[in-house]
Amino acid sequence: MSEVVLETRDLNRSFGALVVTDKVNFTLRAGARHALIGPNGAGKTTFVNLLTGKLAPSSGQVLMFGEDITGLSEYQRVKKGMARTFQINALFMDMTVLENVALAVSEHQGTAWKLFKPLGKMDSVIEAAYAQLCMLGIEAYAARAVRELSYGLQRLVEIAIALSLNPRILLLDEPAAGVPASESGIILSALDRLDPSIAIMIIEHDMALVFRFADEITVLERGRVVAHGTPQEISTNEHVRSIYFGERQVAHG
Ligand SMILES: Nc1ncnc2c1ncn2[C@@H]1O[C@H](COP(=O)(O)OP(=O)(O)OP(=O)(O)O)[C@@H](O)[C@H]1O
Repeated sequence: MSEVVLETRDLNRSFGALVVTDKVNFTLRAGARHALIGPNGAGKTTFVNLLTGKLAPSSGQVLMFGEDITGLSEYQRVKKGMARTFQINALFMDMTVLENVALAVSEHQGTAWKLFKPLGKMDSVIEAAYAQLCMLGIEAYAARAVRELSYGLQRLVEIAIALSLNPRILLLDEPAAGVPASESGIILSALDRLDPSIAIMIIEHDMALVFRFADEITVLERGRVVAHGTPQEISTNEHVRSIYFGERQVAHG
């Protein structure tokens, strides 16, 4: 089995009396394509926030490459190779796609101030940013303002920005949220192109995308891991089926 790159041990988080993360033991391996699913309010985003250091746990540990990182800041975790995207679109809409990614590259390299120099002096940054666009297959949009892009393509620019941090672990929070069905194929084919050595955990409500992308699925319900297994195992798990059946009844009820 491949190396464990990210792990939680009995991770707990409460907000007042509400337990949102309940003794979660989770393992992400090098090169994984792992999906975290569960009904609304199950605690998925909270769990990602605990992994990235945006939130501190009430108790328990987070380990990265076997090292206890529970006390490290978000920034320190990024430096160690963890990157994430958010549910919320946070791009500079009037800048071009390439400029958005180049800014992230130069921030990561600690050379953001050099952006005030002529672009010719920034060849390595521009090249690195362009390489990320090529990796995702969106280089044709490099010179377009982000505002002009479809929402699905904007989500890919966010992924390019996360990739510019050269992560070994990539956490994607609902990359297809808000993306019309006609565009979800763009997201999937971009995800398929990602470096297979990067460990990826995706939170996603679109089950077609989850089952197409993931080879391992963890199911959260009320902050607890209630199932874990291959897509085949999860799709035939009675409890998981009941959670989703229940959720649909509520959603339509
Ligand atoms: N800062 C906070 N203070 C109090 N309660 C919170 C806070 N953040 C999250 N919660 C609560 O924790 C629970 C889990 O929320 P979370 O956003 O992690 O779930 P989720 O599975 O990501 O949901 P969704 O699929 O709807 O995004 C919810 O009941 C939410 O109201």
